[in-house]
Amino acid sequence: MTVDTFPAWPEDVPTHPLLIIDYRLLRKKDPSEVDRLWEAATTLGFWYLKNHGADTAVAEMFDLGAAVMALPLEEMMKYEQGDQGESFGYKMAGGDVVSPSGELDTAEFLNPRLVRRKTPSYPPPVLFHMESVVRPFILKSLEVTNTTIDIFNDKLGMAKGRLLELHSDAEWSGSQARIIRNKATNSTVKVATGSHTDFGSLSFLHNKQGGLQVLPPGADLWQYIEPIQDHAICNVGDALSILSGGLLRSNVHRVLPPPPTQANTERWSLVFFSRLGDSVILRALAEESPVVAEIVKKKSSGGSEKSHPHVTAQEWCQRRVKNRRMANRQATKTWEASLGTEGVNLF
Ligand SMILES: O=C(O)CCC(=O)C(=O)O
Ligand SMILES: [Fe+2]
Repeated sequence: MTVDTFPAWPEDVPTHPLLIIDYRLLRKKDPSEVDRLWEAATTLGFWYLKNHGADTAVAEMFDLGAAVMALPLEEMMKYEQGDQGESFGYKMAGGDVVSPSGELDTAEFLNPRLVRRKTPSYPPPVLFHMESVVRPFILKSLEVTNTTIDIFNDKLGMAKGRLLELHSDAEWSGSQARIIRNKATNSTVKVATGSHTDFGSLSFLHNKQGGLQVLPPGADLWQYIEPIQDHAICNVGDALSILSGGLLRSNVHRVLPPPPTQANTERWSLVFFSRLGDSVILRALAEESPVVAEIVKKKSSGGSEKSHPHVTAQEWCQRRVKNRRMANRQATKTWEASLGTEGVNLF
């Protein structure tokens, strides 16, 4: 069963409130909305976004997801992502681990981007709807994420348009859409997608059912994010966190099955991940931002190795994807190697 209307939210589950940011005001660079965005992005790093204008494109992507995932598994496996850190194409449920002890995930992913994979390409419904469905969703998502990133650029006091240059489509990047299905289950506690931080710059997420949880800084209890109709959930990823010297927060999160009032429903979600150009080096941009320079100076110990990974955005994403793959698992070693900025005090 898919869920078309928003199911009731249980009263007795721990739920984390988020600021609601109005995208119409962000587009106008409304000063007080820009300040509220900055507050959200530098505290938990998650916020709701309303009036983003992507609703039709989102609904069409969900329909496409349903058409693709109705194909037999062996058909979808022809488009599998592989185990080398590539994340375009299909990933079956159970392809990743969710914990150091190697429990398996339950999430199926179909990750398209506009540029075709060489071989194998994408399942026929995706190719057929690439221009009419995938492209409008990606272009709309890019407009939203680029507008937001440009606001961060100005808040960091960087040269006009500099952060967007690092996200330029003049080079390849890991930016991509992800359609996610978790089959219906009686369990409300079995981890579907393990604890992680997002790899890239900004995630633009569309949830119908709950299940997404965050572990806020200093908390020891995971808390749900309640989906709200027509409100996207946005969050900062590791790349922007590292570039900003840890000022922008990439918070750890995970996915459980839908909570009790929504149990036993097939869970669908959709994300657009905005990521840096493949060759951009991950390091704090102290020479380009007086705000970051100040942070680096204050904590002159310089942070840990993880705060200055000095690897490219492409290497960062590939390492993280590859080391969550069940096929590559080596006891807890690969889990450790899959981590991002979790628990790291960047400076
Ligand atoms: O399905 C969700 O709600 C979140 C998925 C997620 O965190 C991810 O794909 O990175
Ligand atoms: Fe995520």
